Amino acid sequence: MEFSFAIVSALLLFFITNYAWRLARNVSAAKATGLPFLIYPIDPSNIIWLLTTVPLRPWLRSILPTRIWNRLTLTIYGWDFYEKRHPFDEYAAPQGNPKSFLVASCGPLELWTADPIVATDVLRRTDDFKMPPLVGVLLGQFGHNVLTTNGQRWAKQRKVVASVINERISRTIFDAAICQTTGMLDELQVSSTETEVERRYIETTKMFDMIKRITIHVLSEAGMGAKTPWNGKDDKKSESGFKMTYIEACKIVMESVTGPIVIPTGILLNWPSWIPGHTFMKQLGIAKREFPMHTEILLDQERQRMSGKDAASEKSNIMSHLLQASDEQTSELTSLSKDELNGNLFLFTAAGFETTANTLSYAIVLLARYPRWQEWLFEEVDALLTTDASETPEYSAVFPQASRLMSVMLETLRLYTPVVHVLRTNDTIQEIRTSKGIIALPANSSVIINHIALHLDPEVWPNINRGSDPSWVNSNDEGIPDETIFRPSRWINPVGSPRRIYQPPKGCFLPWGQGPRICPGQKMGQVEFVAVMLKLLQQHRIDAVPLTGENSRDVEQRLDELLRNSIPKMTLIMDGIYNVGTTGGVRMRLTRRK
Ligand code: HEM
Repeated sequence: MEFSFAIVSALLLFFITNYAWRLARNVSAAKATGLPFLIYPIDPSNIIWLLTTVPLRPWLRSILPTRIWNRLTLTIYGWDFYEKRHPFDEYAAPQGNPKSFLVASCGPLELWTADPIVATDVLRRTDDFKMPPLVGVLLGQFGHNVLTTNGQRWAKQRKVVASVINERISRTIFDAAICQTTGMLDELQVSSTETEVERRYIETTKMFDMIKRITIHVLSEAGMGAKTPWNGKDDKKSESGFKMTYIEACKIVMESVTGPIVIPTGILLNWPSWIPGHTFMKQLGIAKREFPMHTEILLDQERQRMSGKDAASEKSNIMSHLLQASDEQTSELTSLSKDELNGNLFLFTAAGFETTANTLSYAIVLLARYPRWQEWLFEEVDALLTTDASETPEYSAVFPQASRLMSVMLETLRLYTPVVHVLRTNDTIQEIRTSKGIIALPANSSVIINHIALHLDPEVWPNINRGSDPSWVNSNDEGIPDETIFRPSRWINPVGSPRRIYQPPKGCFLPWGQGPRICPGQKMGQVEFVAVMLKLLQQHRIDAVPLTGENSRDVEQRLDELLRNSIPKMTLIMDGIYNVGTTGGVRMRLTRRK
């Protein structure tokens, strides 16, 4: 008994001393940088801290005194979305640098920054500031890929990946997105009630789930050549030997990349029925087992096509280009291995799925909240397309002209960027350029580039392109800082400018990151966004349906709350808009406008 007590006491003493030593070391390192810093006697990167504090956030906020909560919140994952610029103004500015501060805790030293000069310097130096290992654990499940690697291995893959995304892929994305959105509208039309037909509107709670479905179908077609019609008949039957279709496996796997995907397949398949979540875990197990098998079949089909008589046919998907690009290289140093090929095929869908779906969903909610911007968009949509639904828009004629639709995407990404921050780590001590001079960051620190704070910088964003505003802008927003308002016209430069769309200063607008690792799917996401919105607005306006007893002001407040209560998971997501079967969803109305 005494012996066990001694062991427990010794272990406890060891942990406390170790934590105290790490804290003291970080505080001294933070002081040496000359940057503002905050001290925390805990380790915010500890997995137990992460898993317990995130769900407890609302409760902790409600019980803790504001002064304590305002400090503690900075240790809870996702604070950047809720706190916006507050910590920079409240803690960093009084210490002499309003753009960056350090968190000196018992974990790694963290540099939180909304300084465009730091962002640009760090994101440019891919060898000095690396992608952290956790990304590999979550997104490297089906093979190494461009997001999970660093150094030479990343450079090789990046070169291949960049070479396969071209204008032909953009056209495929555009056509697929138009086709899928048409399918969605047709389905809604067919399922509408008699009253709805009479009143020329359709109501649904499934709109955001349908947006997700569009995204996964488009990515599967553009990525893997797995063309899936909207009505999903092909979705339903799985090939012999499989329990799920490719799309079903894809959906489940993609929705699990935030965590459960790390659980080994064998454990998932044998998940005990008495533990909550049994059905989902089993499904995930099947999806995880079958997803690479489907990929293998699609790859074989593509290889056969490439060596067969229809090899020269105009088939444009990322898989065919990746195979081609790999085959053209003879050296291992330049071509992709089998593991890398599979890893990147998975990544293209994973990286493009929620990011694009969420951007579309936020834009729809914002347009329903601020309907006058729809009127502004209709002017452009009607100039680009007739209201004849059977007309098929042409990518090269429509996309370059769709500057207002693009400005809605950019403004949505400025306020509700799916990737709220990017994280890099440094193995060795590194000098960094900041707006207040050069600092030396100790080895094994984390640099977190805070997109939310950058996108609200009052030195950058207020009152840009006021001349492009429709006449009604500003009538309701007096006293609210312009940078916090949804005002898409800030992106439209005056007629006659060399660029139609406003180009923010370097390091200030980072929804797609920046530097050598900038998102290679940027154009794909833009093309898909424009195509889906164009088709949705071609004949319809979008509103949120009032709940019983709600007036229009109540609806606005409900939508504000929906936006405010977003949750930063792997991407930023509105709570309760997807999976309507379990959440109830948000009822939206599409009204024929002509
Ligand atoms: C609105 C849509 C999108 C947003 C907001 C977005 C955002 C981002 C961001 C912020 C990064 C940089 C991450 C970092 O530096 O740590 C990134 C990287 C990446 N994205 Fe996207 N993305 C979008 C769409 C797509 C699509 C459609 C694809 C599919 C082709 C894609 C594929 C990738 C890949 C492969 C990387 C890793 C690049 C590298 O590390 O070299 N993304 N994305």
